[in-house]
Amino acid sequence: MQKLDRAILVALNYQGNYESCKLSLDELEELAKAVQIKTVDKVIQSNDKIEPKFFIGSGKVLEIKQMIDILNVDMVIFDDTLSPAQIRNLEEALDVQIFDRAFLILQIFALRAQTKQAMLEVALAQKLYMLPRLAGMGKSLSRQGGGSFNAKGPGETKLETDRRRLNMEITRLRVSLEGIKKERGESRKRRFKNSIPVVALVGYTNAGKSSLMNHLSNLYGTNKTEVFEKDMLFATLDTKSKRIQKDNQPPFILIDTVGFISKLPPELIKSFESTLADIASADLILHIVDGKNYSPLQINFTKQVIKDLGLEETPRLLVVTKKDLLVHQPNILEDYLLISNKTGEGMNDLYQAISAHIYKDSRIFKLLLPFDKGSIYERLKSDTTIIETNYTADGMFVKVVLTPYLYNLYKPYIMN
Ligand SMILES: Nc1nc2c(ncn2[C@@H]2O[C@H](COP(=O)(O)OP(=O)(O)OP(=O)(O)O)[C@@H](O)[C@H]2O)c(=O)[nH]1
Ligand SMILES: [Mg+2]
Repeated sequence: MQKLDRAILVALNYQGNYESCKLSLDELEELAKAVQIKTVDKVIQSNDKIEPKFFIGSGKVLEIKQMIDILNVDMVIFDDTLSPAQIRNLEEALDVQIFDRAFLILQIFALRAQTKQAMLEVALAQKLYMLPRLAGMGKSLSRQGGGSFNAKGPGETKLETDRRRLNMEITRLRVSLEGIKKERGESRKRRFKNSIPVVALVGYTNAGKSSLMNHLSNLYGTNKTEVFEKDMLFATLDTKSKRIQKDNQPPFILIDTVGFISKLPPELIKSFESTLADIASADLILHIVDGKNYSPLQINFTKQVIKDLGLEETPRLLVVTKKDLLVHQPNILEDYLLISNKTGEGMNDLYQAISAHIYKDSRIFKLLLPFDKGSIYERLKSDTTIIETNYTADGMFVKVVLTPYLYNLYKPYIMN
């Protein structure tokens, strides 16, 4: 069996919130596990300021140095983003590889990326992350697959060449991504024109977004192929969309998106902009929360990202998953729907709530369908609720409820 790298995790409590530091370190341990790193100890230093040289205090650095020798440690991982100079100073003082949370997240994304777009986005994020750190990161670069970078810490000329090469790669990646974005932009526009309502699943990683997508599409989807769901961080990296339609109800498009995690590296948010832009087309956001493992911190973080994307006006429903695993009602201080993607509990209420949003701007219309348009009548029957049908010499008079989308679809037959 391959020997796992052994790490000490370090957090600085500079905002006087020890509990949240502790939770964040637990999350960091999960991130480390995802890239085959074993956590052997965790250290929290409480200090009211960030020390410029080492990020933590120099006394703490000495303490960690001793731990490294005793515990046979390969690397130290910080829960916050370090400056290039801090990485260099820490490497020198501790003589092991130094990483930060952003670096781990980038590594996981690189492992998980499947589609061409996700791979390019992650590669771009990694290069953007490395660029300002070229001078700082010596041995720590080797784990990034930067094998061709000088592991002993580059000299000036080497540094210049590396920097130029990195810049060229960044440009190349941006150009390739532009091409893909153009294609995707087209299909988004097409969808907009049809204006089928869009419902987006948004939330912290591992909350159960993909599972919900699978559950709903199994019940009401036209395409029942399952999306990938798994108990791991960042199972989903690409937006996937599915058409969902229950009989006699208007259809909508459900989209599954990449999960969030606090302190998401800004390089990643930037690179995933086009993926996240899919959320912008949503008429309704389902904010998914893991009922088994949630914290106000996580819930607020997702809200903040939604706000940062400029989408705080988009209607939103809070949906708490994993009801089947819960003994107590979750203690969340706002309205939410509780569901289980395993047993289907609460799914009906959720569907009703989604419908209510989609039906929000509906009105009753009278349609006249000529007798030779029997197929349209059949389609109408499956798209919405028919209130009344009258047969006359001119054709069928049908009274129905139409959403704006259906209104557009059946416009030629509308009488009022
Ligand atoms: N028992 C139970 N497990 C669930 C439920 N919903 C999701 N899970 C499990 O939780 C894990 C994560 O689910 P996913 O659907 O992959 O989570 P996600 O939100 O898509 O995660 P990312 O793609 O990483 O953002 C999987 O192991 C699911 O089987 C639920 O309602 N009950
Ligand atoms: Mg997922």
